[in-house]
Amino acid sequence: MSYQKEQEVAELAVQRAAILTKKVFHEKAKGTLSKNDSSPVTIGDFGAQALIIAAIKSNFPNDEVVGEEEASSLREDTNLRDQIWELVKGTSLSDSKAEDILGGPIASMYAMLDAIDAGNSAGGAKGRIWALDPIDGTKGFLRGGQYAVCLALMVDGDVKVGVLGCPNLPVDDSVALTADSGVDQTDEEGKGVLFSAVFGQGATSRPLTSVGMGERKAIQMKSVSDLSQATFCESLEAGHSSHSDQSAIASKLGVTKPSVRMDSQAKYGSIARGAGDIYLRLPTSATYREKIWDHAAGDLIVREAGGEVTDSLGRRLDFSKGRILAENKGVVAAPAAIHSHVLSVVKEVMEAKK
Ligand SMILES: Nc1ncnc2c1ncn2[C@@H]1O[C@H](COP(=O)(O)O)[C@@H](O)[C@H]1OP(=O)(O)O
Ligand SMILES: [Mg+2]
Ligand SMILES: [Mg+2]
Ligand SMILES: [Mg+2]
Repeated sequence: MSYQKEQEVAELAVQRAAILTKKVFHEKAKGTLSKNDSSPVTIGDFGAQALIIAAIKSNFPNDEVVGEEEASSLREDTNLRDQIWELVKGTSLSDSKAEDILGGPIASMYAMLDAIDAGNSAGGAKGRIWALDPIDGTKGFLRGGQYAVCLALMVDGDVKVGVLGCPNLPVDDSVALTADSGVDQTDEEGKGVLFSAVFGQGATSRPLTSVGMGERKAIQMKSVSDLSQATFCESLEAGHSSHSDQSAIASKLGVTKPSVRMDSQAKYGSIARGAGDIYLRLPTSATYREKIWDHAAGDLIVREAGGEVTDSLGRRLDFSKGRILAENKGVVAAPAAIHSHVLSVVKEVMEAKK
């Protein structure tokens, strides 16, 4: 399968949702709520989920969606609901043909709430299921840092299409990550990139604002001949991955540069285009299980750009186990040529802790 239509819809849907998230990013009041697990959610997360699911359902009505958010709190909080509806109503692609492909505007506020709730698939190993994180890195989004709009299509448990919209990364693939890439990205000049991949067809990037295939460029991971010069990325939030384990691994690998700390799957996109080299995510808790929407698009984009992605024990990420990566612990993403070396050092450091 070429998945051409799926890729087109996914790219345009992510692009449209990013118009909405950018509006919210520049507003002081982001309509933030705290979820049951005490993580934040904003009007941007809800609005982006509604727009993306509406576009998927308009094109592929029988497909299921595993989306991070759900609308129960909005059905009670009419003020917040109205704010989101205003945003969603006012967001469209400027190219009317592209907007038509997405099915045009959502019909009503109730249709918007239903679209958000249609992200309730249990996931699994059968059929066509989309994994959606409307804003990945909500904490980064609130801080003025990196975040990503993430969408992937899985067929029978395997990721076939992956799209990441990163409004605060440079458009230019050749801009290397620096220590401040993950912080204070409120200046929009030259920013906004869309990464995209289809299984077996390679990975690409293009400006998040352009419509169509014109400015699409193939991306590749950088080949790393000298680990001392490698750039490794990790979460900015110390609660999301173990900075101490990651620093022990990096120093054993001979990495000399300080890590680049940034929120969201922007890390996967950055290493896929060679702006960085390695992404390490070692667990901070024995019980946390990663969510499929936090990894599906990034996993495919990195693998299609010449990388390898496994967990800390060397197992491929298994997206067929439901809404979470039930059979995986942590993430190790690196160029294929050095992945097994990186993994052996990860295992050594983790063994030594026992
Ligand atoms: N204890 C944890 N370990 C790993 N990831 C976590 C943990 N708690 C939350 N997350 C998730 O990490 C993702 C962000 O990763 P990063 O740090 O790379 O930006 C978020 O989607 C967040 O989920 P949530 O949406 O529940 O906040
Ligand atoms: Mg996330
Ligand atoms: Mg999210
Ligand atoms: Mg969240």
